[in-house]
Amino acid sequence: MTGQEYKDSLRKRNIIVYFKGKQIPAKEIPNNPYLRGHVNSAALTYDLAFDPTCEELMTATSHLTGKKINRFTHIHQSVDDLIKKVKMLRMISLKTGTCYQRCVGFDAMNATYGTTFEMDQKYGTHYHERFKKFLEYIQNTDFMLAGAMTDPKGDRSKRPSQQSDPDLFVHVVEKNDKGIIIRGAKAHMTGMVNSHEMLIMPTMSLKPEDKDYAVCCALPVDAPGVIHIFGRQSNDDRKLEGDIDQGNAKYGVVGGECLTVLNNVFVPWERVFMCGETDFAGMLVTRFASYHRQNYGGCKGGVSDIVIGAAAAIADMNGYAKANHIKSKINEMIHLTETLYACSIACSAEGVQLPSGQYFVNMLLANVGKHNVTRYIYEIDRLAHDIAGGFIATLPSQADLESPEVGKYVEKYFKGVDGVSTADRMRVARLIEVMTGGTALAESMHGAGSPQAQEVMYSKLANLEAKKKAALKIAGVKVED
Ligand SMILES: Cc1cc2nc3c(=O)[nH]c(=O)nc-3n(C[C@H](O)[C@H](O)[C@H](O)COP(=O)(O)OP(=O)(O)OC[C@H]3O[C@@H](n4cnc5c(N)ncnc54)[C@H](O)[C@@H]3O)c2cc1C
Repeated sequence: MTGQEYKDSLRKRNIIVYFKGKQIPAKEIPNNPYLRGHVNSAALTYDLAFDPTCEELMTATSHLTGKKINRFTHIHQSVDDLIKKVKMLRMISLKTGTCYQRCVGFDAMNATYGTTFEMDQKYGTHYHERFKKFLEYIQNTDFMLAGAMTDPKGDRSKRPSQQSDPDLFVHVVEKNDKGIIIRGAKAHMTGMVNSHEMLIMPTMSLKPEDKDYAVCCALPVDAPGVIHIFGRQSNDDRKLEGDIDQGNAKYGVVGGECLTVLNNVFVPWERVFMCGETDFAGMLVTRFASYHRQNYGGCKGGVSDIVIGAAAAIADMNGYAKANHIKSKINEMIHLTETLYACSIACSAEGVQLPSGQYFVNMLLANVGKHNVTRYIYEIDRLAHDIAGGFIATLPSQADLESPEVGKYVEKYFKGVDGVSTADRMRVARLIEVMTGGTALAESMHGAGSPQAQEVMYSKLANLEAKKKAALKIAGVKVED
């Protein structure tokens, strides 16, 4: 699909979306002021696939059909595919300055592909063949798929089956000869309201008593019983006002997340890819998380490029770009950004082949990379705040700039160096404000899992015993090989 075809296809859905207590009709979603930035951003992943200069990164050849497909629907067939994914993400972020949402479904498909293969090997089930059919459908339609892992989770000290409300994790409430019925909700769903399908996965490793919660399945975002409640963002009502005030008026901030409620939703068996196999829930979660953590040095690398560019531009506009401390701070931002990118490239270059034949990232490096994101983005953004000055927090509105009464004062007193308009200086300040503010920062912390989730993984994978042995040997302490 082209971006326009994608937008048109969104209007045809019967999706139920609520925002601020009111329903947004499906046909209005691509133009709704609160949603259109996220839709524009996702639409670019479609348009760029037709751009000859981006084609190599944006497209791939389907291993199922041999057809040319959008890379966001591809199963990685080589280390080169893994590296191209990261490069593609950085390239798109450099054009949008924000999330374009399609990586979540991409990672969910790659995780489900390999896990269903290994599940079938152990249990003689037919999940993998079913999943391949679903994948072919996604590749042929070029539909956007939301990756739905995170459950609301209620009391975090309790397992799914121990919760006082059983719906706090998505679970199977009924099975019949046609399929299953599921109930619960998925939280923080990136791009869900502008997707066509969702792929549901369990949120954590499960024990046998959590059998009903071991469910992986695909369903349309407008299946009967599905309701989406779109989330608020910092300063979102500015979307009803001038484009300067929005900072990134075309593409918005972060991915546009929602709570997706699944109220006794029927899923036919051909779309069920796990049902009760608790011992494979952990594999699915780990694979998805690692593929997803691989992304962050790519997408956040590109987003940080824009923050660096904006900080450097504001320093020019304010007349202190040549100061040594400013240059040094910009260099520090570059250093941190490339460190994030390096981890994503490294975990891809160290990728391995799975029994299914697909390629998978180096989990240790992917988790270390995402852990860096939970810290370095805050540091990059802190430096951007330092460089930009206090006016990113105190600037009047575009309406004041354009006011017949006070516009002349805003124009005069918010001016920087000669030759730069106040309006342009305000635009860059607002871009820095939105890209480094509340919603954007929290995404770097929690998207793809909070820091502890990564620490648990890399502490297990780092092989501390081997390091101890190596150190003892060098120190001359006798140790067994
Ligand atoms: C912008 C954004 C987009 C997202 N997009 C998606 C998406 O598209 N798909 C998707 O599936 N998910 C998505 N997520 C969800 C994301 O993966 C979760 O936010 C993340 O896993 C953290 O879960 P939580 O938000 O429920 O926080 P919590 O789990 O409540 O974590 C908060 C803190 O509590 C700690 N904690 C939690 N449980 C325990 C425990 N049992 N014991 C000790 N400490 C604990 C955590 O380590 C953390 O420090 C998105 C999140 C954000 C912010």
